[in-house]
Amino acid sequence: MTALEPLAPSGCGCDRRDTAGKLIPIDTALSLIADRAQPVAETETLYLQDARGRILAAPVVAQAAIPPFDSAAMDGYALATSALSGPGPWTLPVVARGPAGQPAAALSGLQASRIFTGAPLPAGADAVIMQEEVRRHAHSIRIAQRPIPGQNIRHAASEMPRGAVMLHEGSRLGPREIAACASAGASHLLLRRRLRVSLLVTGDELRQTGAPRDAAQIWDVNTPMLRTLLAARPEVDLIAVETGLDSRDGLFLQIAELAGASDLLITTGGISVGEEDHVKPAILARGGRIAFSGVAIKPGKPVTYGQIGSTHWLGLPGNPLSAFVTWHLFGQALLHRLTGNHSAGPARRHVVTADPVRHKPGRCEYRPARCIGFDPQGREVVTFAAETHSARVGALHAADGLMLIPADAADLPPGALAEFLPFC
Ligand SMILES: Nc1nc2c(c(=O)[nH]1)N[C@H]1C(S)=C(S)[C@@H](COP(=O)(O)OP(=O)(O)OC[C@H]3O[C@@H](n4cnc5c(N)ncnc54)[C@H](O)[C@@H]3O)O[C@H]1N2
Ligand code: MOO
Repeated sequence: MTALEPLAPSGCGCDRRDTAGKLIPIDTALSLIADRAQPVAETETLYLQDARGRILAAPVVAQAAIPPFDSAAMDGYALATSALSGPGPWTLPVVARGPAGQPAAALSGLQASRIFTGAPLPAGADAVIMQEEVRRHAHSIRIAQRPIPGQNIRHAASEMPRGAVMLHEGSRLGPREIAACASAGASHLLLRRRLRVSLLVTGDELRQTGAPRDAAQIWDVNTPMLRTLLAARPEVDLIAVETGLDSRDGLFLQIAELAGASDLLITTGGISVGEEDHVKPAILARGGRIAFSGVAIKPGKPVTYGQIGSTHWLGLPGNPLSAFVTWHLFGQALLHRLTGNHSAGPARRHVVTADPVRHKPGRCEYRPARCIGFDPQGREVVTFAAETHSARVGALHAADGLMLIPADAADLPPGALAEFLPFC
């Protein structure tokens, strides 16, 4: 680790060295979440078409073999290769016609059946010859090349036998998983019930956009931002969105009410060290237990996690970029645990920096970054702001993900390799 002189302070002034020692590493914080958060036990059964974005509480198994019968993979003619004796060409009478969705009449000996893609293979046939490869006469076909047994046939159970597991418990049902369920013949799915989540955004200085604002007041960014992030998750039932004033007693009552109704309470603001930061005292007064408070991360250092009875509480910092980043790192991890979601999130990947990185060793930094192309080796290149400002989200929309600057990294030149966590 390189010791550097302090650089110019960033937007929130949170880079003070004397605080770094109390902070825990990100991985420790994630382990504490993983240890304490268990999936909600209750389940519900929904129709496949209503299950988008939900989490499977039981595996989905194939109701029948996939595919269920031998069928044609091409439009053409079904025949028995064993009936083609001697050298070709061969002429075969076309004795039947088999469209998809209809049972096929059996063939015997030197006979062919007109067949269409997806139609059942007639008994007695073992190959399908594409129509482009035959000469069709009125009631017969002439073929010059001997077809190979099994040619252009989709064999029954070639993808999966009946009863095989198509999707495991814990899968999140996106379009590809829904497609898999449909091909397994699943009409009803056993799902984890939706997670009841409440959002409490604190700060006397906040006003909703559209409302009158005094000189010392600012627009509330966290409410619309987090509401949108949560509303995009079908596994979440956002049961309450409230704003709270900076008073311990007021917050105590709000927290008591929201925690009583929720599996997860998310707060923003009021968790730092000033005497105006009332969220932690209110949580503790309500009998809450704090698992961690303060992570060696920038932005988002004061992020806090604990429990109030059986309700989980995630305290995000007030600064909007800090709230966004900590939601991505800790909120999503918590949501995964509580909903029993075992699906892998967006995979981290390596990218190359387009710009120099200024970084003071001490805390891991997650800096919004945008993919701008590829270098001559085909590696993805990202650009980013010179500094992270916790209060600024104006440029966040242009980012594709968060670039990780490791805690012990000093300044890095352009062209350095960095980890990148895409938003989706
Ligand atoms: N003496 C210290 N002061 C601070 C420290 C510290 O270690 N020692 N940490 C700083 C860091 S880092 C952060 S991050 C903030 C976090 O503080 P809180 O989580 O208690 O948040 P607030 O004080 O309530 O607000 C911080 C900042 O963000 C603005 N804010 C709050 N909510 C919203 C919202 N919904 N929309 C838009 N902006 C919001 C608020 O006005 C403040 O400017 O603490 C530092 N202080
Ligand atoms: O303002 Mo701070 O950077 O920890 O989120």
